[in-house]
Amino acid sequence: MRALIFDMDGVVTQTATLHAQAWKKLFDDFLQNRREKTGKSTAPFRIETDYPQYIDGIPRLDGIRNFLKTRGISLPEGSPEDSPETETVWGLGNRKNQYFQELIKQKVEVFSDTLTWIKQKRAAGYQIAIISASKNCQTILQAAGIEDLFRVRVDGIVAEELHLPGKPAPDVFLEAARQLGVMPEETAVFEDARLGVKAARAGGFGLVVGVNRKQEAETEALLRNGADLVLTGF
Ligand SMILES: O=P(O)(O)OC[C@H]1O[C@@H](O)[C@H](O)[C@@H](O)[C@@H]1O
Repeated sequence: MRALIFDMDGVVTQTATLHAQAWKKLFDDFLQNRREKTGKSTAPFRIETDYPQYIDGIPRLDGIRNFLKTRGISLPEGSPEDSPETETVWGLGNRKNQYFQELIKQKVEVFSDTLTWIKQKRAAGYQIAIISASKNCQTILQAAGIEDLFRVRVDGIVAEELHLPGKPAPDVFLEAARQLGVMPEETAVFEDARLGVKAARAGGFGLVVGVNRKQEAETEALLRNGADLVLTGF
């Protein structure tokens, strides 16, 4: 292997749990409001089951569409200017982002074992990139003071500019390899999301490493989605 590509949320920074909290608050508010208005009650959003299957690792609006579909709800798309109170896909996305930004303002923590390992590999000459579906990626890296560790960053903003489809499509990983100047076969990917592992597998990467910092059963799910092996830490 010549290069290493790391997903950010849940592998490098402890922000996957913050995303999950913000999503929970969004859907709890939304479903409760809907119940009050229409009398229809819907199974609540569950972090343990709904988050890894429908939201984790993928672009914000795709997550909203995915989850609402599981509850038989369809909303108009709306537009980026929709206020956080608007009941459109964009409006809900803006509300979730408001909740998430409140959380990251309080604290961004890193996984120190991952960072120590990355620094060693960098010193040993590996090419290193970071990817994320998140449009908050750069803010988080800056808050954690680790932006300079990665030669290449392909995040939610870059992907939108380049019109790259999100995971489970492999495009963000392939773009990171391209910018590093390496082939996928000589690159290892480190991912905690099921749909992320699936995307890296679809991209033909030399080694797909699942990272499981959750309960033991998640290891099986990562392997099923295409991980070659699963680590519980670095
Ligand atoms: O809403 P953001 O910050 O652009 O992030 C998009 C997605 O980024 C992924 O990294 C997270 O796993 C998801 O939970 C999140 O929804």
